Amino acid sequence: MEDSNSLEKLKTIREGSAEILVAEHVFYNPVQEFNRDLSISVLSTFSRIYQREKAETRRKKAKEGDPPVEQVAIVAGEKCEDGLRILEALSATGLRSVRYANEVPGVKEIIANDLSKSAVESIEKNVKHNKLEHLITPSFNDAMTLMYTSTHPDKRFTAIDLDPYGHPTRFLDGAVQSIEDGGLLLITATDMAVLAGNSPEACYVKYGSVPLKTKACHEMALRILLRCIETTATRYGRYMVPLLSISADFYIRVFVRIFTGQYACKKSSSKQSMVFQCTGCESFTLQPLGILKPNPTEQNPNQIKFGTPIGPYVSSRCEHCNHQHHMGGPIWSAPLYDVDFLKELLETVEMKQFKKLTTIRRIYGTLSVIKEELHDVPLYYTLDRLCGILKLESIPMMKLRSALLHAGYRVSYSHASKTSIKTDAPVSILWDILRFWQKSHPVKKERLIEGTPITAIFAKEPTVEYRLHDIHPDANPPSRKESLSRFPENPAAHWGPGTRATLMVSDNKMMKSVKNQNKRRKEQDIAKKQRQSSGGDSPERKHPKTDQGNGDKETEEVATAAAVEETTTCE
Ligand SMILES: C[S@@+](CC[C@H](N)C(=O)[O-])C[C@H]1O[C@@H](n2cnc3c(N)ncnc32)[C@H](O)[C@@H]1O
Ligand SMILES: [Zn+2]
Repeated sequence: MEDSNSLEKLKTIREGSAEILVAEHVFYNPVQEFNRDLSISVLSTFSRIYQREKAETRRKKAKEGDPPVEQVAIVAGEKCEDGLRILEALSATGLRSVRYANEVPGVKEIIANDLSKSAVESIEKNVKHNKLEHLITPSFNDAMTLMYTSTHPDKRFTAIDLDPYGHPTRFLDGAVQSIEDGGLLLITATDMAVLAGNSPEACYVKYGSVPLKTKACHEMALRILLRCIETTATRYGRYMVPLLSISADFYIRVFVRIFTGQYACKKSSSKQSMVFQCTGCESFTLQPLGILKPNPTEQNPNQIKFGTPIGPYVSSRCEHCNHQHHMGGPIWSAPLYDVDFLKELLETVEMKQFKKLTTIRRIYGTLSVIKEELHDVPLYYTLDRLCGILKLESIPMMKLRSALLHAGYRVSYSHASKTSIKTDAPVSILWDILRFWQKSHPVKKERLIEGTPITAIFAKEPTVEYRLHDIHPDANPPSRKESLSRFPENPAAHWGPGTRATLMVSDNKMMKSVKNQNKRRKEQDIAKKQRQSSGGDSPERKHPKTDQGNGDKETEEVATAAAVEETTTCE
């Protein structure tokens, strides 16, 4: 795959349609290929929708008397005068821009920007090398300055890609002002440790929300980022519609449209919630910041009134285990996806030209799980954690899902965790099902210590007999039946977000990283065998932990992100 060009100290890397030359000091992370492949799929779908919406506007204008403008076919790699103006604000090698230019149909222009001189030299080389001067303009500027000088409606972009080191929040203010009405923001955050609750104070400083240490931390991270984008936009009379929100590996990535509309902005507080989480049994409760009440009038039967919720929605002690609550948030509590967009995106990735993407199996699997997710149910529990809290022998997922479905509730996985249980059943039903399971799989008597959640929860009898053993036809969702690639596989070498210092392509560093990673893997295998022979696996740790070590301790960020990931990788 990679030849080195020692004279210029450049490496040649091929990814998708692009062949790029990477200098020693310019950032390139091969692990992010999934991110780039997915972004190409999303942009291609968005481009089709954008063209359709333009055609509709033209049709309306033609009805009003303006002459119709002829519609032209859109072809990837060719300039489309009526197409997308894309800003890749933090471009590094220009790889993403080169791939967007080659692989996304309907592009008018791409501005590939970076603040680093060597990065811009690299972008210029790569644009020439890929013969894309007609589509890509390299730009040497601070992303913020560039966006602030592009806020005039004539200068705005149709799509802005923000793929920073760590958190993207400092770029959001410029992005929401320099995006066209209906334009698309593609935003990555890699500071997962912060978003997932390792330092709530740091998360509040960056994102304006307090995270909770929860098994649903990856979805909570998405919702914190989305809420931050929304509140940045509403300051300018604009609001956000999420098309797709993904938690993958060590990062999150959201694709949102930004629209202008004062009235829609007023609904914003009703799409955000505080989250109460019990410090004992981890049951959570969401409380919205605003509520919408129907207020029909003769002139407008659909009129609504904006109200303030009466709370708190929880008592000072948890109703299930009598412990106190932590309060986190606010988070975005409206859907993470747009159902119509998701449907169209799935059609896109089934097209012939998308089958060539290296990560297409994973894209298709992830999108299929997302399609099955309960979009109106924020956050989730995990099976291993629920059983861990009650020190119970693990209940098989299909049995738990069947019990919920037979009892009349809906249930799905979340793409963010293999053991997730997203359900519209109140958590009291989950505890009740586990009480019923406990009857045939009793907890050891010595576990029932006074004052613990186990004792409080098992103090009650199950209210009904749940149909655990009668597997419901919908218990096994199609994505699982078809054995799609639903969740990320075990991390590869030099897995992690990388930083300025660590992911400048350097063979020595990578080789050392791989060597150390292999060494650690061997050590972990030996330790695992020893644990197994002494029967030491706890019920919560039934499955082996995946090795997310990054070898030579490349960055603190990688290590902490791995620590966060570890909390959700045990099945
Ligand atoms: C994570 S890398 C981008 C990787 C790239 N999007 C890709 O897919 O390969 C972040 C880049 O942002 C650039 N950068 C950091 N701060 C910036 C700023 N204020 N304005 C423009 N570029 C900036 C860095 O020089 C670096 O090249
Ligand atoms: Zn509790």
